[in-house]
Amino acid sequence: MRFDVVSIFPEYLAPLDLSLIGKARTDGLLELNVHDLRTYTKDRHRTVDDTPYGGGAGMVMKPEPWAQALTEIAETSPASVPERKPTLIVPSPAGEVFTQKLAYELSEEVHLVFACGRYEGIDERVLEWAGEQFTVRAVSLGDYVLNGGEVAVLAMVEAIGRLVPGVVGNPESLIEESHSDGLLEYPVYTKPSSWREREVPEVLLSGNHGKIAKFRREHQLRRTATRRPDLIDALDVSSFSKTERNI
Ligand SMILES: COc1ccc2nc(C(=O)O)sc2c1
Repeated sequence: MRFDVVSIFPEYLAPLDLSLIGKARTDGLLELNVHDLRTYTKDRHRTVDDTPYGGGAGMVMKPEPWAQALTEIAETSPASVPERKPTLIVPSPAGEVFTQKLAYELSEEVHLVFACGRYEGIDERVLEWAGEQFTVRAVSLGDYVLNGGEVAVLAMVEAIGRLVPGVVGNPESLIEESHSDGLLEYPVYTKPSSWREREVPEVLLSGNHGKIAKFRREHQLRRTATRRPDLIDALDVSSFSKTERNI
């Protein structure tokens, strides 16, 4: 999978050189190109923003540098073929909320392009114009506001990239993590079995895989019901045992 990110702060994306995503890039499983939006300006001051029509606080990102940057990326896209377009993701507080389900959906794409807004956002006409060359999606990390799109892109590239086959060493670790089955993950423990007078739950030392699986499932349900009752409402409980329904 290829990622392209356009930002006025390209150095913000440096953490994607590290760890799993960095290794996947070295191994050729992922490609990541970071572009400085100011490269696509034409004036001496490399201007990327201006005052908002209609008044109001702050500045708005000018449309033309974005059009220049996105056109160059689309022209080299492996997804720019008949019947297919690359996906342009615009992080925005006004976007659909990013979820593990969306991460899985996007991990199937060949080419994802991220446009990192700053100031009060990007001129809306860019998103309309980009629809000719891209499938455009405004996406938010959640119900809070950042100062720009870069932090959201770091989170999304990691969440999506790790789902690409081969990036995570043991694909089984993707199966039992939070949100993979609609539930939060169970609590985990390691040595020592006794730590500051706190013991690891005895069942986890029993070697009884059936009982261990039951313990873990019950704790997933209990944790989800306590911390994210909204996820419980979205579950298909018809597959739950009588005991599980009463947790
Ligand atoms: C101007 O660009 C922004 C500003 C805030 C913001 N907040 C996001 C979020 O996902 O919370 S994405 C994003 C982009």
